[in-house]
Amino acid sequence: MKFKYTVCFLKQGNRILMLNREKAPIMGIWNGVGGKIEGNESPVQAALREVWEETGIRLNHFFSEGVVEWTTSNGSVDGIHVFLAVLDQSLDYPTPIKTREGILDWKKIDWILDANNLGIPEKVPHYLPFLLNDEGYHAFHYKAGGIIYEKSEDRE
Ligand SMILES: Nc1nc2c([nH]c(=O)n2[C@H]2C[C@H](O)[C@@H](COP(=O)(O)OP(=O)(O)OP(=O)(O)O)O2)c(=O)[nH]1
Repeated sequence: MKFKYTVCFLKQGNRILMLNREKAPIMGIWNGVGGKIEGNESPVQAALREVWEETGIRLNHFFSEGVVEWTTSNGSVDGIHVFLAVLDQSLDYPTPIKTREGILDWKKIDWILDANNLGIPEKVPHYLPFLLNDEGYHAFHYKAGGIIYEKSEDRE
């Protein structure tokens, strides 16, 4: 199934480039960069474009990707396309940077995944470890209570 939004995590060593969001949805929260898929774009094309627009970083592929689905309160299924890229250590990208979308800054992976961190989207600590550990495509279904199951489902 194809959903409307992408989220991209750019990793360099033990840190990830995160965006403290200026706008709704999830205003004020630290998330990966991303946005709406436009026109006929594939999720990957949209993700590469959003990374370029929001960070100025040109990527040509992702290390891992996936889809995170959940059932909404009215019973329909919604979801987002998620991506992880590994940046070369030689890339020098000083932060913080204030942009129209919010504040970009490097955050330690341990900080992002800390169980006491209220500043990141609730699903991130559940799916990000899979993207970090395993190359390729992943599919997740998020259930209330906070568990994401990895499904053995092929990309459409
Ligand atoms: N709509 C929505 N977006 C979500 C959820 N969880 C989550 O990480 N996101 C991410 C996906 C996108 O990276 C971002 C929302 O997109 P956005 O506000 O940056 O993009 P937009 O296309 O509406 O705005 P723009 O890029 O055209 O300025 O939040 C969610 O539950 N709903």
